Amino acid sequence: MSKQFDVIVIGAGPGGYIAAIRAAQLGFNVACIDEWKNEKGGPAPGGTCTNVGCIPSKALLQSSEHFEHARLHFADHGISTGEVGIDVAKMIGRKDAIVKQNNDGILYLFKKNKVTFFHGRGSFVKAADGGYEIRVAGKEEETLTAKQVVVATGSNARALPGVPFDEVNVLSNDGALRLGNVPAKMALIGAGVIGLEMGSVWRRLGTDVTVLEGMDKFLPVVDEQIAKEAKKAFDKQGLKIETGVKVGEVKVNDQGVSVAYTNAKGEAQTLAVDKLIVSIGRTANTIGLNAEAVGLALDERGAIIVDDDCKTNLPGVWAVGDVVRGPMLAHKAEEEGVAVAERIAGQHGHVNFATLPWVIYTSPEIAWVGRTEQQLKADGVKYKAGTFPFLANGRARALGDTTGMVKFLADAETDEILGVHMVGPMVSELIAEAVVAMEFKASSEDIARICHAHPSLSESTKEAALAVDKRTLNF
Ligand SMILES: NC(=O)c1ccc[n+]([C@@H]2O[C@H](COP(=O)([O-])OP(=O)(O)OC[C@H]3O[C@@H](n4cnc5c(N)ncnc54)[C@H](O)[C@@H]3O)[C@@H](O)[C@H]2O)c1
Repeated sequence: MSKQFDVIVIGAGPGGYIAAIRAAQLGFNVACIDEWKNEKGGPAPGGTCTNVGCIPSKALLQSSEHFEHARLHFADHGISTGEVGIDVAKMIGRKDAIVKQNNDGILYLFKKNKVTFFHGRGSFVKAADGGYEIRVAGKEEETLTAKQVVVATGSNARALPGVPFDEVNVLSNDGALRLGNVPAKMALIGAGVIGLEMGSVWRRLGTDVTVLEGMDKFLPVVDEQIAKEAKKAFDKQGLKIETGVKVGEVKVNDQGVSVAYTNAKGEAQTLAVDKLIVSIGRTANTIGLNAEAVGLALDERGAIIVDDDCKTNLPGVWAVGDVVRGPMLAHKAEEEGVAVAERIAGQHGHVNFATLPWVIYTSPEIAWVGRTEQQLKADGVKYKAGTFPFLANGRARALGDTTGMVKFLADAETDEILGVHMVGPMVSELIAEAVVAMEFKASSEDIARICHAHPSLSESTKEAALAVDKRTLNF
């Protein structure tokens, strides 16, 4: 006998578990299926974000930043420590405990919201009436039915052709978070978000890190002025970043990994390292979903094809998050999950792609919302720009972290904010003000006229807004 629900969600990552909770809040009888296992074989809901992405990487970024501060910056405060050591096993154990708290938190939320959780792989099977059912293959097999299905199966790390991840020498985001000691030398292929975040963790802990990037330009999606400022800071820290490279043969041997590549000048190079992290993007995960059996349409990259409302080609089947088009960001997946649950309830859920914030959690952090100066030029939009450096911010000086700036871009005629770009301390938090401002179509003058607490980093946001009209007060 199949079990009947109103809504079945396949995948309990940020897109799926949020969709399940929102649908339950709206009065539906909801099932959520997820196959991720913890080391004991138990359920580990939360997807890539919770298990091997956003959350564990932030835990290691925090630990490694403390280590770097203790080693290099405590003395400035008059604090002496003696020799600073790192216990990698303990650091990884702390990270694992944080992951578990998040896994357990999601299971608790399912209980609280009366979402029925199934631990196993969810897949489509053709039903006798020509429709579809959902099979759960876990410890036991179950068949579920519902009028509405939300697919939120996420993404997998993309491997270099012919170089599979072994998670010992050639690592994805997963293995990069589970190293047992600090490698002497490491290479990363791809200077994107994962490359820079993971490269930062292991460099801070003492690894000699080289990041090899195929594009000529560093962080081409980031506003050029901000990317240049970030690159200067990374160079100073000793994070070696080579752009314009062409990666050749990658060989795993007894010593580790050797990476042959051609540098930007066209010179042949070989890099011998202990560990290689490949961070060249991710691909939609539809493995085992059995999409073809029910005619669920995928694009040429394997992502589920959806319209603006996240509807697939099958009636009553929706898809959200990394498994569909758009940026692979946890918060984009969450927004889509909420919007789909609300649409199922006949409401008008919406996702505003124009105000999705982006954050790279390096030090300095990089964050932005809206269009870059280069995009505005390409779009032929007349704009005004204002910047304010953290060097002129009292709180940043007290923190001892004055790298970077806040940059505002506003329409030349209407003054509407078109983009806000930041590099510096805690800009992952500061960007929220810019997102709110843009969502409410604020002008730079609106921000300039709002009282910001003193002393705080957020005064830099106000000052950058003032800078749009060339009237900064502290610079
Ligand atoms: N802080 C965050 O929001 C966060 C953190 C981690 C991951 N993510 C998301 O996860 C996804 C995957 O991250 P990622 O860093 O792997 O991808 P990415 O798209 O951010 O970066 C991949 C980089 O690899 C380069 N590249 C691709 N093929 C290459 C090759 N053969 N040789 C050299 N360079 C090559 C690309 O030019 C690009 O710069 C992204 O969509 C990212 O947004 C987000």
